[in-house]
Amino acid sequence: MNTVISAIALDYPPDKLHVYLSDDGGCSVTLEAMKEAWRFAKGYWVPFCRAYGIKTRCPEAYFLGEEGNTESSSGSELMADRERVKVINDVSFDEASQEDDGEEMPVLVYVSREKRPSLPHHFKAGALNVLLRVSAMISNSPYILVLDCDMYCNDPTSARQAMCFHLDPKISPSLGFVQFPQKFHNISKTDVYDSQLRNVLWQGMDGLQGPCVSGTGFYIKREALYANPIKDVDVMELKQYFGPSNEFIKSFGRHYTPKDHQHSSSVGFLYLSVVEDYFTGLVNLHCKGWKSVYCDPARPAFLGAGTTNLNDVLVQSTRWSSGLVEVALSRFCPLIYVPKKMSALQTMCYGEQAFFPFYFLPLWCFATIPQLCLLNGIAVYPEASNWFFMVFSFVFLSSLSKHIQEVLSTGGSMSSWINEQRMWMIKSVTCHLYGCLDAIMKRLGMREASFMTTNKVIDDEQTRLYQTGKIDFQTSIMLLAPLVILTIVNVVSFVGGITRAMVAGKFSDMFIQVFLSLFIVTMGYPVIEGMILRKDKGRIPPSVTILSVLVSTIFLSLGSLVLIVFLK
Ligand SMILES: O=c1ccn([C@@H]2O[C@H](COP(=O)(O)OP(=O)(O)O[C@H]3O[C@H](CO)[C@@H](O)[C@H](O)[C@H]3O)[C@@H](O)[C@H]2O)c(=O)[nH]1
Ligand SMILES: [Mn+2]
Repeated sequence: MNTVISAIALDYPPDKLHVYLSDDGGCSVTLEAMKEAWRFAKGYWVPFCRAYGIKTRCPEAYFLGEEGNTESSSGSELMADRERVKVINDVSFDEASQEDDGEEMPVLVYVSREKRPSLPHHFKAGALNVLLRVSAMISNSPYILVLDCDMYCNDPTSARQAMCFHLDPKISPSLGFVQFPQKFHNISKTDVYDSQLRNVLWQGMDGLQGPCVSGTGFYIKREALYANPIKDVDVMELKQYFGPSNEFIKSFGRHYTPKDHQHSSSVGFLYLSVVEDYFTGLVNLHCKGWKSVYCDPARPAFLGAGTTNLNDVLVQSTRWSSGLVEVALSRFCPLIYVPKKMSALQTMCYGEQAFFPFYFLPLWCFATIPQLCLLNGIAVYPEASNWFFMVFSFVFLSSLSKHIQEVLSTGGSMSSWINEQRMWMIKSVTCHLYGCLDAIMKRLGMREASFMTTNKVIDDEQTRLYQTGKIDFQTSIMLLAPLVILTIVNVVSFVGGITRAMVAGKFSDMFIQVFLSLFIVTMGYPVIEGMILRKDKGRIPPSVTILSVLVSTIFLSLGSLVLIVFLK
C-alpha cells in the first residue's frame, strides 16, 4: 500500500498519471486494502503532500521520520495537519469524517490475472506483460515506470527527472529507458550480507549503450517494448505477433512491425529466464538498438527492501545465478547472439554477468585442492624464493587491491570490503553452484522454472542479529553445509600445514598453500564462531556441524588415498 500511495503522490500532472497494481496473489484483502489506501490518499495524504511540498511521500517512511522531515514550510500549521494525517494513517480512517475537496487524482487500477495450473504464468514477467496489455486499453501512456512491490518512490520528482531524458530531442528517438539505481531503506551499518548491491558496472555501461534493466525503478518507453517503429503493416501479420485483440492493436495508434521475425514471444518482457530484467534488456532493448541512461541523483528516487538474513540472500542469489546461466546456455548467450548487434564492450558487460556464476568452479577448486595437497606434503605452487612466486603474489594482490579501490571509491570502508569478499566466496560455493546446476537441469528438461520470491517479513530475533552484524545461519542444510565443510577442511589443512612446517622446518615451499588456508579461515571466521562460540538461534546447528565434520573427514581421507595411489 505504501508503494501504491507513494506512486499516486508522484509530482506529476494527475491527469497524465495512471497507477496499475498487479496482485499475483489474487487476494481480496489486497483489493480491499487498496480501496482504503486510495481513500486515504485522496482524502488526506495527497492534499497534505501537495499543500506542504512534502518530499517523502511514502506514509510509512514519512512517519518513521528517519530524516527529520525538514520540509519547505515547517510551522505549527504543518505540525497540526501532520498529527491529524498521522492519526488517520494509524487508525482506520473510514471512521474519521472523510473530506472530499475534489482533489484531482491519478487513475488507480487493480489487476489480478487468471492463473491455471496447466498454463505457465511466467512470474513477474508474466505479470508485467498483463499490466502492459491492460494499460494499453485504459491509459496507453507512452512512458511506464516499473516498481517492485517492496519499493517506494522516495523522490516525487523522479518522473520529471526521467522525462528530462525522454524529451531531450538529441537522445529521445533511440532512448529506450531511464534506469535509477536500486537502493534500500533497511540496510544496517555493518551490512554483513552485502545487500546494498554496490554497482559500478551500471556507471561504466552508461558510457556505452547504457545500463541493463534492473527490474525496478526504471522509466521505459512503451514503444521500446513493442517494436521498432515503421509504417504500413498488415493487420493480420500484427495479430500473429501481438495476439488477436483488435482493441490492443488499435491502442498502438500507429503501425508497428513485430520486433523479431524469428519468434512471436518477443513482445514486452521476455520469459526464457527468471532474470527477466537482464534478459529483456539484452534481447528486446539493447540488441534492437535502443539506448538507456543511468540516473543516480543525490536523493535516491526509489528505496526498496533489501535482503537482511542469510537465507533470503542465498535464495535470491541462487535464482539470479540460475537465470543468468539459463541465458548463458541458451541461443541468446551474449557471446554468440550479440556480436554485431552491440559494441564489443557492451557485449562484454552482458557476458561478464551471464558467466559470473561459473566462478563456483575455481572457488571450489581453490578451497579444496591446495589444502588436500598441503596435508599430503605436495607443493602445488612455486616456493617463496622462486621467481614465479612473484607472479602469483602479483595476480592475487592486484585483484584484491582492485576490489579495495572499487569499494573505497564508492564510499565503502575496509569492513565493507571484507563483507563483500566473504559474501562473494559464500555465494560462489553455494548459490552459484546450485544456480548453475538448476539452469543445466532446466536445459535438459529435468526441472521446471520457478521464482522463489524473497521473504518480505522477518522476526524480532532476526532483526536483532542483523542489527548487531551477526550472520543468521538459519537456512537449509543444502545451503549451509558447503560453507561449514569448506571451513573445516581449511582449518584442518592450515593446522596440518603449520605443524608440518614446524616439524620439517621447511615453510617456504608450502607458503602459498598455508597462506590460502589462512585466508579462507579468516574470511570464514563467522562460520567457526557460529559452530563453536555462539549459542543464539542463528548459530550453526550442531547436527550440521557433525555432518560436516563427517563429510570433511571422508573427503580428506579419500582424497589423500587418491593422491597416494596416483602419485606413486
Ligand atoms: O510470480 C511472481 C513473482 C514475483 N513478482 C514480483 O516481482 C518483484 C520482485 O520479486 P522479489 O520477491 O522482491 O524478488 P527480488 O529478488 O527482490 O527481485 C530482484 O530480482 C528480480 C529478478 O529475479 C527483479 O525482477 C527485481 O526487480 C529485483 O528487485 C516483486 O514486485 C514481486 O511482486 C510477481 O509479480 N509475480
Ligand atoms: Mn525484492
